[in-house]
Amino acid sequence: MKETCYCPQPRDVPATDSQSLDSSEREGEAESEQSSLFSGLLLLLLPLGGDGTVNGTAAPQARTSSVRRRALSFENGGSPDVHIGSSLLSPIVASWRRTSHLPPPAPRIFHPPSSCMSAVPCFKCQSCYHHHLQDLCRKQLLLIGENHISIAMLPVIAVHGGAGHIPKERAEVSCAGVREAARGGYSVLRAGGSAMDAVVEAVTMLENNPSYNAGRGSVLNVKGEVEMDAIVMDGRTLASGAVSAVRRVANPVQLARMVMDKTNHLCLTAEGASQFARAMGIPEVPEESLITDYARMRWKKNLAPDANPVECQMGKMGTVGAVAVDAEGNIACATSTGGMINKMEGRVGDTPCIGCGGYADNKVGAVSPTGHGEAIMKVVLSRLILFHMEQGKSAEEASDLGLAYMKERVQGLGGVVTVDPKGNWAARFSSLQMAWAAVQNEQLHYGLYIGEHFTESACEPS
Ligand SMILES: NC(=O)C[C@H](N)C(=O)O
Repeated sequence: MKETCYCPQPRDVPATDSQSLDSSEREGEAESEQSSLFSGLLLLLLPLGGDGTVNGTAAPQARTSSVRRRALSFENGGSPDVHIGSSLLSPIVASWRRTSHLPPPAPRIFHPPSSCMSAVPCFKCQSCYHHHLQDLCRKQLLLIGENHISIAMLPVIAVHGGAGHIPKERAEVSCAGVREAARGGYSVLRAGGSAMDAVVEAVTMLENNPSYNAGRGSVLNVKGEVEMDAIVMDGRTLASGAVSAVRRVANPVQLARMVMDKTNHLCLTAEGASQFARAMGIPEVPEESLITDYARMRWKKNLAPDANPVECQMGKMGTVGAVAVDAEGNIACATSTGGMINKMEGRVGDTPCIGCGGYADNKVGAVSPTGHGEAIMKVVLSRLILFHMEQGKSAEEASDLGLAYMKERVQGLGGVVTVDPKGNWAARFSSLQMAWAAVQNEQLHYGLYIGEHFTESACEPS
């Protein structure tokens, strides 16, 4: 599949950049050149966190891919014109040009849609000189005169493809799918889409991918049928929508969103959910189209009298989910699953239950979990993690605390992706593996095993 790329061409010297501008931008640049008083070149030594970490997780420097020099500009000479060139190990060089006493114009994205850099107004104080710049995952606040420049953490998306033990032969596809979905969701965010649009896009991509236990690829119930659960939640309004034990829809996450958008209810189940899908014009798909040979093989295997479906599931789970914060600071989550292998007909797991299979609140953050649904429900895992964040824990600490509690209290294993309103994110799991990926500041992060964290440019299709 062709991936959208927002990479700019490398831009080393701002003054020579005019060839890459469109005509209106060239005019603006020319005016700006005429009226400008170049007030100095400021060298900023910006350490990448004293401990060399990114998001609190050890960054695999060796695997970090090429870093581009990037530039960002504003619409006329009265606004700051900031150029950043950086690498993970080298200092940031920023040239700062202020050319008039006029109030600053609204910042805009420079070079859309080809720029990897963007600027958004300060979301605390829309009228001040603060501008949030996107670059590699740096959180430092740069102070330049009375102008504050902070490195934006938004937008961000993190996705998972299920916690468990992924067999070697499936590891590569599992990782590729979450990377692609994270990029897909991030493209929505980069184009100005909402966090809700982004998580639904990412989860839809994973539902359409037969490598996961959601949509096509769902595990089968004891009768060999597909019954799926999904949830979405909007952190701005706390609106939520879910479907449980729904059959013959390709994308339960989209149906869950319709429950949120078009009904006064939070969850529709089984035949009622199917009727609602029909009323909404969602085409019914043949059940066979959702069933893979792999799912059928595992179903048959677990019909054996000595089989242990829960243990088997712990071996190869593949529920999918996503959390995101958009450029406006709105947060959303989405989760979708086929449930547990050989579950009883009508079994409803954690996924469609608010607070268990997901929760999003602009004031705290969002979580999308995966794991043994009954265990997740017993500890209300998503809300438990957000509770820890309300108590001052970071996304990562809170995720670890929630997962550790679930393991200790009810012997449940699982994993989560978590974000906070500032864009700090975590992908944590107590199972052996969890395929996860996140995109922030044009960097794609991903991993599968505990402690694994690779980084590459989000603009480079893998
Ligand atoms: N794979 C999973 O994460 C299973 C899902 N949590 C459920 O119990 O329905």
